Amino acid sequence: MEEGSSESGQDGGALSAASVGTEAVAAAAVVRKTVKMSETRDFIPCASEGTCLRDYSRSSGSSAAAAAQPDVASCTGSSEAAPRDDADADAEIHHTPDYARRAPAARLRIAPLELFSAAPSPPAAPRPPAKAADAEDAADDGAAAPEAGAGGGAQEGAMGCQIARTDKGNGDCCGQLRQEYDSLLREKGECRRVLEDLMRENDLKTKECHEAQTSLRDLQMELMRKSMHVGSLAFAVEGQVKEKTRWRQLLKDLSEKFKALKTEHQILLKESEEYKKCLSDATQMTTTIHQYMSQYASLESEFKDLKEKFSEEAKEHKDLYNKLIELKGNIRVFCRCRPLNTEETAEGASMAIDFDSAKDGELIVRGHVSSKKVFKFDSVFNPEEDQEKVFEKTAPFATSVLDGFNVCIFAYGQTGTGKTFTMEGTEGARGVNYRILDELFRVVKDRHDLFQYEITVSALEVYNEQIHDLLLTGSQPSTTTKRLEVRQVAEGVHHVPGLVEARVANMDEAWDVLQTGSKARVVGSTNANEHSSRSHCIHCVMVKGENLMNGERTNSKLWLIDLAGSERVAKTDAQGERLKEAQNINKSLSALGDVISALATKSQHIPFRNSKLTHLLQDSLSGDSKTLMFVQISPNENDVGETLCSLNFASRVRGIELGQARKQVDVGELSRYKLMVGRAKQDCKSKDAQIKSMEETIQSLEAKNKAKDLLTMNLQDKIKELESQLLVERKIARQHVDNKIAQDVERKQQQQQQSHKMEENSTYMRSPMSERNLNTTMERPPLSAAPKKDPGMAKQPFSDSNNSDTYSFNQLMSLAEEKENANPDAAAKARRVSLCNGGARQPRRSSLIPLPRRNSLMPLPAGGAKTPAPALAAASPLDKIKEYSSPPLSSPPVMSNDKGGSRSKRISSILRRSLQKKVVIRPPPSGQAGRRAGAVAAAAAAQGIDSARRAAARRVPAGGGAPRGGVHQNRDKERGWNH
Ligand SMILES: Nc1ncnc2c1ncn2[C@@H]1O[C@H](COP(=O)(O)OP(=O)(O)OP(=O)(O)O)[C@@H](O)[C@H]1O
Repeated sequence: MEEGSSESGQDGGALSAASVGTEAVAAAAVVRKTVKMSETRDFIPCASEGTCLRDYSRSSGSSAAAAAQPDVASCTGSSEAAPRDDADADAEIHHTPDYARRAPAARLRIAPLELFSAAPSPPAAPRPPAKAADAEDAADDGAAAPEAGAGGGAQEGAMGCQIARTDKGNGDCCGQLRQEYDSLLREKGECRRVLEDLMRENDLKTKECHEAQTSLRDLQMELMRKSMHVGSLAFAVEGQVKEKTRWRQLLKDLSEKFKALKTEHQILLKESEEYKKCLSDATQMTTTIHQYMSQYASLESEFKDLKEKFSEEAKEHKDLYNKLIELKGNIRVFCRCRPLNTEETAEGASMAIDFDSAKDGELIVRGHVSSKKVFKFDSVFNPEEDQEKVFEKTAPFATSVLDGFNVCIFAYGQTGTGKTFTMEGTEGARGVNYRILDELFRVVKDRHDLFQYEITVSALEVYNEQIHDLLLTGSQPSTTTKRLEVRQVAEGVHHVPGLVEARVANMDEAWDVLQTGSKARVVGSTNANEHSSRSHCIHCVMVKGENLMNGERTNSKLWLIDLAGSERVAKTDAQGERLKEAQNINKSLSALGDVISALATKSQHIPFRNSKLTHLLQDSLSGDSKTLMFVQISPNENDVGETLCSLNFASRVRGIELGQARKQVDVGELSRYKLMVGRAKQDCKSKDAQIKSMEETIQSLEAKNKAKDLLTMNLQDKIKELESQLLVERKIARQHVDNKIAQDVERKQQQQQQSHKMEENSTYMRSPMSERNLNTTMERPPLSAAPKKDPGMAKQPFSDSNNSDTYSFNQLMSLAEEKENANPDAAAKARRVSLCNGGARQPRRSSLIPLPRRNSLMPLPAGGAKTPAPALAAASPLDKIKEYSSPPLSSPPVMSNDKGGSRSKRISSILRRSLQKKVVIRPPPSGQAGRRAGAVAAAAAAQGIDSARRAAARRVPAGGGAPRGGVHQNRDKERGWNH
């Protein structure tokens, strides 16, 4: 029905204009549709619509017209008559959107059509109830008719009812009926007219309706569009609202965040303040840190330098230590440990050796028991260290060989520990033999300008105590015919005569030869080693060198020995040939052990000849060689016993002091050098003797010098003593002399007075010349030579002036003697002598002046009687005095009187001493000169004592300042100053 109405709504033009009900239904359907639309949009006002809807639904009832009327009235009333709702309605209309306002208007336009279609019914109002009931039935039918869709169905129904009623009343009502029928016909005509009018009107209305419908449809469409638009807008609004809410939430969050940030900002501000404060501290700290950093850097560089220095020092120390060891002649021992092999690893064997301090040459054997044993060697190589590393420390031996030293390198150890690996190596990991030959030829190449070398190689083995030449073809033990023995070819030189020596020019040739030898060696499989060496393999590289600069020739040997491994026969389960081999190997190794023990204990007898091996190694083990031993060990804890044995043996070997290795100079050259050495030794001896005698001379001279110095010192002391004594004596003498002079003057005056009186009394007057003392006349020199002196001069007090040495000396002597003798006459005479005028003094002076003053400088001997010379010297002036004195003076009591003699001796001794002092004072440098002369003489002792003496003698006067005559020299000699 709804679809039908909608269809009719859509195709409104096709609908019958007469079918009001249909239209009404269609309108209702449209309204319903509109309502439906409005229902979907909750924002469209619904109050009036609800009413309209209710009205329309009612209008679809049986009395559609009657029912519709009040509804329409209510509709219209609601819009027109009800003043109460006007304002609301206006407001509603005013507020209601345009499309909503048009809808009721459309409904209102439909309402007259419905009214018209129901209009014929009201005239039947006065109908009886039955009729009314029928009418109701008819209305019901009529109500059903519109539903069936027939426009005139209601009218025909009504007519049918009337006919029925007519039939009911039949006859009596026939007239009435006719009337009624006529009236009805009229009515019908009228109705038809009305109907026609209505039809026309209806057409018009239909047209209007159509238009309205069209506009309604447009409106609906618009409404729909708008609705949709509104919907979309609402959706958009909704989205916006949601967005807004979200934004609000976001804003809220942001504001919260902002708040948090603000607080954080506050905190940060505070922190920044603090940081600002801290910044200055930090700056300070930074500078301090920088300072420390620079200090640290400098310290670090210093530390680095120190470290480098330390490492250099350590290296140097090590080198020096090595050199020391080398000088001491120890056998150097390197220890090498092989890695665990696959079998051992599979068995889960663990390492028994600790290599933590291997760099210091130490290794620790942990062993089965808890105790650890530490061994120290020259170098320790752990299992990880390769052949190159091992050779690094072996290389210097190559240079030693070329320098002319015998070198022996041998590998010792338990079977299967890597002796052959170390010595021979493999194709990819060359061993010591290859590398040392390579190094040898490299150095030969380097030295080709200065040295010329000739290198020969031989290879032998000691198998079951027999020496086999490995370079002989078919030299297998079974086929060998030639028995080789070790012979001593020269003192300390052992050799195997008959050994093939292949001369090689380069490394390849040498290696080929050695390989040939190694391949010919007896090798067998044992439990311990699949390729076990069953013999001691010995390669000998002989180097003949010539120094092209000085022609020195050397003849040295390099022994490269791979010993057979020691093995426990029980452990290896050797049998037959292998057992014999093992026994021989162990025997020779035990002989080696004996030799080592003997060497270690510095035994008188070293059992080198107990085995072929030790006999061959004799040169290497007895001091002429540089020897290096590789002790090979196994890391396996199951081999600890053997390892300890090997290590103990190696330790003993390391302890052997062989003495310094000797350069193997060629014998021819050696004799020449020996001769030269002999001569040099003789020269040395004679030189030594010379040096010894010179040393003795120097020693004796030094001793003499010392004695002289001592003597000089003693003399100086004595002189000082005498000086002080002399001073005292001089003072005393001066006092005494002054007293005497005063007494003499007095006495003289008295005598003169007495004689004057006597003369006056007894004799006649004399001339002035007669008053002169005869003595003075006698003393007077010839008149021509005697200058007249002022008489006042005689009265001059006694002076100790040097200018009047002779005078004062004589005067002093005479006065002293007078004083001693207490002889007034003599004293007077002496006074006269001393105080006489110049004419009287001159002759005496002439006699005394020639006496050199130095006469009195002669040292006084201890006993005056024993030394006549000083006595003479002392006596001579007195004799002279006597000689020139007048008779009363010629025999002075001084000389005759014993008592006076002793005194005069004393005085003279004092004087002499004083003069002696003068001597000392005058030439003070003479003693020093003597000493210097002594020193010079000592220095010149090597050239001869006499020349030194002459030099000293020459230098003494020069040192003294004034030249001295031979007398002085003699006196010096007498004093012992030049000795
Ligand atoms: N340092 C090492 N690095 C790697 N492998 C090693 C080392 N030392 C020894 N070996 C290996 O151990 C095995 C035994 O070594 P080698 O034959 O040299 O022992 P050996 O002491 O000579 O034995 P023998 O006394 O029985 O002749 C070899 O296979 C060898 O390659």
